Amino acid sequence: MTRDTIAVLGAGAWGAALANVAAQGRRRVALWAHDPGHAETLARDRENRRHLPGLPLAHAVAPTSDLASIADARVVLAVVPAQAMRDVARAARPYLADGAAFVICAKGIERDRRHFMSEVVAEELPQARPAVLSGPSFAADVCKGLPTAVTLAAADEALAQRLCEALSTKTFRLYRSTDIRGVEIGGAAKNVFAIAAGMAAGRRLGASAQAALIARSFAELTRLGRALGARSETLMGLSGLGDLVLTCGSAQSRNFAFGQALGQGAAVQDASGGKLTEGAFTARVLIEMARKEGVEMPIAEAVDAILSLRLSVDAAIEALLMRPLKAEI
Ligand SMILES: NC(=O)c1ccc[n+]([C@@H]2O[C@H](COP(=O)([O-])OP(=O)(O)OC[C@H]3O[C@@H](n4cnc5c(N)ncnc54)[C@H](O)[C@@H]3O)[C@@H](O)[C@H]2O)c1
Ligand SMILES: O=P(O)(O)OC[C@H](O)CO
Repeated sequence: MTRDTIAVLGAGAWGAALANVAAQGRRRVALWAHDPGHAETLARDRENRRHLPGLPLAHAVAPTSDLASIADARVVLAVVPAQAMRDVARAARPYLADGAAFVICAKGIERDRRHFMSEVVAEELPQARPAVLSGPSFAADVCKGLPTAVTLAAADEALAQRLCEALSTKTFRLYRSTDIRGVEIGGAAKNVFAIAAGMAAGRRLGASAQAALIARSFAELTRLGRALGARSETLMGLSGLGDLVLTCGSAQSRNFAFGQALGQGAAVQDASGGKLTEGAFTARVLIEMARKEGVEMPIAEAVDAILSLRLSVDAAIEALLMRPLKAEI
């Protein structure tokens, strides 16, 4: 499978970066954009100037807005925003080959139906073999060829191994897993916690508070993950702890930067600066899932309360600090 044809759905920062990865050693990688104008601009500029300025598309990457371009792909990388995954998967259904691997690269949970991305894909693409790719990885770092390691999970370990071989390069290293649910929970939840970490940075709470916030966020992730059947080693691995540490520790993260702007006083509707902040879509559904499982997630609850305008940043910090003292679990 290592030289199988690969297509990429979604031509934003991460789609362009993964298309460049897939282009190594391949003659053609279709990069599908839902907006024909965006596909034309990419084809003309050979660069995603909005999302990845200064980082050219590899020669083999072929931008297109024609979904039929995925028909010959044995591996399709789905790199659209989580809330768009159902529509894109449904539109891809007539074109996706039977048995093709459909690798979910979005990090989020469907808000309306409370479905994980793998559930969305199972419903919309019955002919696909779903997989999930997630872990600490900024698109710009990957495009620059900086060393990066992520997890790729598929229910069938042989498929996971073959996908790892197909997608790994010298600087982009994939570790296989069969814990799809564990990998997708980590990717979705870390975006919510990164908003909280950004707020703490924006309020200048100090490095000690940042570390405490990451550790307590990990405790919340672990509690929810276990309740939903995730494995401990997944939660402690690249797609769990690894991505949490990256995203909660860098203003390069859009979710962190969004939280930082909120912490500095920006209004919720202005704080993202027009950038995709998946955590803002995931916060509510994450806590709804947690409540259903009887799992306490005070940091995620605080993020949701702030985004829903029920609590100010300072009131949320105060409430978290005033929680009753308890055992460290
Ligand atoms: N950027 C990163 O470093 C990175 C890394 C790992 C994972 N991810 C994940 O990848 C996913 C995509 O993020 P991104 O960074 O590429 O975002 P982005 O904002 O750079 O690009 C998103 C792309 O999706 C397109 N899009 C928007 N609505 C759409 C729809 N309804 N149908 C089809 N396409 C649509 C946009 O036009 C845009 O090209 C997110 O879930 C994100 O969490 C991003
Ligand atoms: O910019 P963010 O916050 O969407 O994070 C990007 C990646 O998910 C980091 O692993």
